[in-house]
Formats: sequence, structure tokens, C-alpha cells
Amino acid sequence: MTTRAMTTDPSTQAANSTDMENYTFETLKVTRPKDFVLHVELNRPEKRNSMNEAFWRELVECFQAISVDKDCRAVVVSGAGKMFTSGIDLMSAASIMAGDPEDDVSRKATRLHGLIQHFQESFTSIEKCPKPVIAAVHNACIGGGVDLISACDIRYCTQDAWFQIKEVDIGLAADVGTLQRLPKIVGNDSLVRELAYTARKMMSDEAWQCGLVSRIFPDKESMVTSALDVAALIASKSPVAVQGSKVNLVYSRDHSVDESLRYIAAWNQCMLQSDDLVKAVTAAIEKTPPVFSKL
Ligand SMILES: CC/C=C\C=C\CC(=O)SCCNC(=O)CCNC(=O)[C@H](O)C(C)(C)COP(=O)(O)OP(=O)(O)OC[C@H]1O[C@@H](n2cnc3c(N)ncnc32)[C@H](O)[C@@H]1OP(=O)(O)O
Repeated sequence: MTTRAMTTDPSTQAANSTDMENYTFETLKVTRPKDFVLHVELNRPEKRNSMNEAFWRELVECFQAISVDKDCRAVVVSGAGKMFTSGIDLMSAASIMAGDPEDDVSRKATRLHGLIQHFQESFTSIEKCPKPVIAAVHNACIGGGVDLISACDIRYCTQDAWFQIKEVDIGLAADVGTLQRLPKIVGNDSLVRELAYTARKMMSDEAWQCGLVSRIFPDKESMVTSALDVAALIASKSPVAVQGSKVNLVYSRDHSVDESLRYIAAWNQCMLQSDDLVKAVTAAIEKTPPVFSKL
């Protein structure tokens, strides 16, 4: 099935709407606004998209489904309502973490270890998903929100956006990705430490200057429109090439140049034999848009 067939074949369109049943969630709203593009909205606006028990579970389920969804090649993540997210749901966190008061320290620790890993897996599922994910942040992005966007590929925000590594204010060291991923995004260790130790708000202009976001928009509507356009542009490219790029960029972040060169050589000894290469080169020569099979 090709991109063109996707746009014109009504039976395929019907199949797509059936596919969306895999994306029925309590805390997320998932739509397919363009061919091969999914829009995931954090969808508890009345609670400022705070992250409750259902959210942590559903985010993994959502990105595991996206990873194997051949009709998705790029994703936009945004927040419904007033802000992107207010971070962990403080009410549900208190009850989830409490556990059995009769447990001894080792049993409490073992339970908390499993819980932290479960929370970590939610955001890691974004990074493990081979489809590029664009975070579109408006207004507040607090605590767990910074962990979430740090696992995304591309970050945009609105002029009114602000970011806060809030964890120290609630008495914990951030443990679901910010301290591990953010220093590698921002490239300013001193700034990351200042933000993590003080929990001060960082406004959009500073987020742009330090490289946390690559574009700032005047409002949410223009940001989401542009994010979806960029996602559609990504989706028009060879999925073999785009997904291979993501996997190798993530690998390279955590390995030496030498190891990463060996990794991509092994990767491409297979992927260079893809039909996509021939199609892309032919399309470039003939000046026609290439049409790639689903992946
Ligand atoms: C293993 C650990 C894993 C992850 C750890 C992550 C750490 C963090 O995320 S730390 C950050 C925690 N978040 C906060 O401290 C933010 C708390 N909220 C606020 O400061 C404010 O609500 C606000 C975000 C600035 C928004 O203010 P405003 O627009 O005035 O709305 P409110 O009236 O305050 O809230 C509306 C409604 O939402 C509820 N709510 C908002 N945030 C949370 C939250 N984080 N947890 C639970 N509930 C939240 C608020 O209680 C209101 O509910 P009502 O029922 O309408 O009263």
C-alpha cells in the first residue's frame, strides 16, 4: 500500500478509522489528522493534564501501538486545555507510593523500585518508538512534563510557555528521565544543574536560547498546525530512512563515535538494499514525489 493509495482509496480510509480503536484511552486523545501522522493529546484538561496511574500505563500502551502501526510515520504530542501538563498527579502519587505500612524497608524499596521503573518505561516508550515524535508545548510544562519532552525528538513551544524541573520542590530527585536526557539536549551542564537544584521557571525565550526547543510560535494553534505540517513532511520521506535515522541518533547519543559508526554500518548493510533507496533516487532524478511502501 502506498501513500497515494492511502489518500484516494476509501476502503483504506475506513480501515484507518477502525484502526483508531486501538487508540482508545482515558487520559489520551489520539487522532490521525493527516496521512501517516498521529496526534496524541494529553487529555485531562480539568486536572491540567496531570499524570495519574492510568496515564503512566496508557502512554506505554499508546507508543507501543504506534511503534508497530504501519499507518503512522510521525507523531505530534500536545496538551488539551490551558496548559501542556502540570506533571505528576500529586493526589494519586501519594496513594500509589504509600504501599503497605506493615512492609519492612527492603519490601517497601523493592515495590518502589518496580514503580519507578514502570514510570520510567512510560517516557522511554517514546524514545524506543522508531517514529519521530514532536512535542508541542503551550503554557506550563512542569516536572514530569520536562521528563516527557526530553524523550521526544523535536520540541516546539509557544511564546507563553515555561518549563520547570519542579521535583526538588516536592522533595525528590527527578527520576524519570530529565536528569539523564536533558543535559544531552541542552549542552549546558551548568544551566541544567541550576534548573534542577532551584526549580526556577525557564521561559520560552531561554528554552530556545539553550536549545531545549527549536521553534517558538505566537500561539498554540499556529504551533500545532506547523508541528503537524512538519510531521507530514517527515511522513512523506522513506520510513526506512527516517526510522533508521532515529534509531541511530538515539544509539549514537549513548555510544562512542567509533561504536556508532560500526552500528550504522551493520544497520545499513541491510537497509541500503531497501526498495526505498531506488524509489527515492528515481523520484529525485525524475522530479516526481516518491511513494514508499508501508513499514
Ligand atoms: C516516580 C516519580 C515520577 C514522576 C515525578 C514527577 C515529578 C513532578 O511532576 S513534580 C511537579 C508536580 N506538579 C506540581 O507541583 C504542580 C501543582 N499544580 C499547580 O501548581 C497548579 O495547579 C498549576 C499547574 C500552576 C495550574 O494552576 P491553575 O491553572 O490555577 O489550576 P488549578 O486551579 O491549580 O488546578 C485545576 C485543577 O487541577 C488540579 N491539578 C493541577 N495540577 C495538579 C497536579 N499536579 N496533581 C493533581 N491535581 C492537579 C487542581 O487540584 C485542580 O483540581 P480541582 O479538582 O479543580 O480543585
